Amino acid sequence: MNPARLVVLVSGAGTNLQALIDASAEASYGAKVVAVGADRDGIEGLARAERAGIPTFVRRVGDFTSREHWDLTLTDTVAAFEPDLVVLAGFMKLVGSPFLEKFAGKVVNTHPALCPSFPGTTGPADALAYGVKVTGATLFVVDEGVDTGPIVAQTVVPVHDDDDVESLHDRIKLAERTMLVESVGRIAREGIAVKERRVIFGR
Ligand SMILES: Nc1nc2c(c(=O)[nH]1)N[C@@H](CN(C=O)c1ccc(C(=O)N[C@@H](CCC(=O)O)C(=O)O)cc1)CN2
Ligand SMILES: NCC(=O)N[C@@H]1O[C@H](COP(=O)([O-])[O-])[C@@H](O)[C@H]1O
Repeated sequence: MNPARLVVLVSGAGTNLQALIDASAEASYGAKVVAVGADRDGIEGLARAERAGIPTFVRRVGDFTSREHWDLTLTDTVAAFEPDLVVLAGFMKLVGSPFLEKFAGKVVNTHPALCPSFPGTTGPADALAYGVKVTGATLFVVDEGVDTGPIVAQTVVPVHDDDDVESLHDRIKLAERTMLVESVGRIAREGIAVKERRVIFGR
């Protein structure tokens, strides 16, 4: 069976992307990264893709006359790579209705907190400020809300007394990478179904 085609969208360092690229070197993983897109230039995530020989593209909101036009263009650009799954891996833009309609049920996002707690762009900082003793990462099927989609997988890490945002996010990212690679591989090999809010592996 052909490997599932992954398009990965990034905005930053791309360590999660790198984990997916590394995993897909094994044919048994069942998925390969066919393109990497970003909402900004000059990021390490794009450089990682280029070093791996993976096609890249950048679509910056500021270059478009409206957010909807950006969303439509992003949708068309991703669609041209015929993805089986779109992975938002540190992608710091909300995707809109055209994108979600085109790739219905085929877009997942990894978030550095235990959803439904601490949605948005500052999950580790918000968890630290709240004083929780455990936090983690969540992989979910993206919907129209912000970090509200049906949950595929979660991983838990402790919060240490001497943590700052960076040390906590670093610990989350280690666990997050493992969760992401395992879960994306399973989605590629087994598929997923969403029943009400519950995500079940298998077609
Ligand atoms: N429709 C959805 N799109 C995305 C989701 C989602 O749940 N539904 N998850 C995000 C990732 N995310 C955090 O998990 C997130 C990213 C960005 C924003 C946001 O408000 N972004 C601003 C711009 C901020 C910037 O450019 O730095 C924006 O989109 O205008 C909130 C949450 C991936 N997309
Ligand atoms: N709201 C989205 C968000 O906070 N995403 C987070 O950004 C980091 C990206 O790291 P990476 O670029 O090294 O993969 C990851 O921890 C991801 O969960």
